[in-house]
Amino acid sequence: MKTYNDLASDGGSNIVEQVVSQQQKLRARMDKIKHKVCLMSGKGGVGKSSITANVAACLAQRGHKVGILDADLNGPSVAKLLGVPNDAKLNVEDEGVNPGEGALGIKIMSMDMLLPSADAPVMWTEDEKASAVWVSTMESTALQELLRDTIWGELDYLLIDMPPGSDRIDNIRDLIPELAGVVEITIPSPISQHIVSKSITKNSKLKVPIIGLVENMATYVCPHCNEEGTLFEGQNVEELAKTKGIPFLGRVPFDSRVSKESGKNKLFVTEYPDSITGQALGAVVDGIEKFIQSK
Ligand SMILES: Nc1ncnc2c1ncn2[C@@H]1O[C@H](COP(=O)(O)OP(=O)(O)OP(=O)(O)O)[C@@H](O)[C@H]1O
Repeated sequence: MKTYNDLASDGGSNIVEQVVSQQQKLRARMDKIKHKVCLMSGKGGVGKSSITANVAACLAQRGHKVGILDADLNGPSVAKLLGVPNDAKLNVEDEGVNPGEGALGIKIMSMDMLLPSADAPVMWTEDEKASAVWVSTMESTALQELLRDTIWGELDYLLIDMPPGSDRIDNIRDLIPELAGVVEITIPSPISQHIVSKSITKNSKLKVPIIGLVENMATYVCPHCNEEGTLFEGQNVEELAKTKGIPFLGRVPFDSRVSKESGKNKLFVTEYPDSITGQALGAVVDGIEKFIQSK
């Protein structure tokens, strides 16, 4: 197959130079970031963004420089979770766009910060006849631009909060071939495990390293007496990790304060690090760091 470089002439649009220059820019940006980690799940609503925000805060508290790319382009929430308002003034320079700064100095780039108002949806086009293929191409391009044009600077970790589903990982793998790995998240319910199992299989087929599986909302913890009870009936998630031959990163209980504590200066893990759920989140971060150090 021919590449752009093989084309004898491109009609004077300098497309070859443009593509090469954009690839070099992305590489230069990514080379300054030591570890890139995706947090994903085939299933929606299992706590990807909440876990991403709290893992980021925990890493930052351990002295790491951390950034988050909100790759959930159509349902962005991580900026809000870390206290970056949707009207945060993004400083644009020749070199690119400065990311927002959230709790604990975590750098954030999210579609939410590019929308005209807090309740504005992401609309890729006003053309109601636009094909799904075209919209998907727009999304891929936007993802590339958010990665490439954000002035991330030197980071220890870039966490990528993925959208529900398993399709965007193909994009990320092309853009960041040096990806350290993915953290898969499920809740105990059989339907969630069924879908996440497919996501794990896909990543294995694509040879995307899997850091491990997190069981979120594993139990319910009473904030008053710390008693743990069942929240979702389902099979043992640790068993799923074993069957798939991937590490199990732990069980994170449901704690109603997780949704309450988010904002510019506080997150659940910073406020309640010693709670059962806080310690479980810390253990997930231990697992991620152990995986990274073993590479
Ligand atoms: N361990 C937990 N304890 C209590 N609440 C939680 C926990 N994890 C997530 N939640 C809550 O569950 C809801 C869904 O979480 P979140 O938005 O993080 O999921 P998501 O997987 O990112 O969703 P989406 O698929 O829409 O991107 C939120 O209200 C969040 O506060």
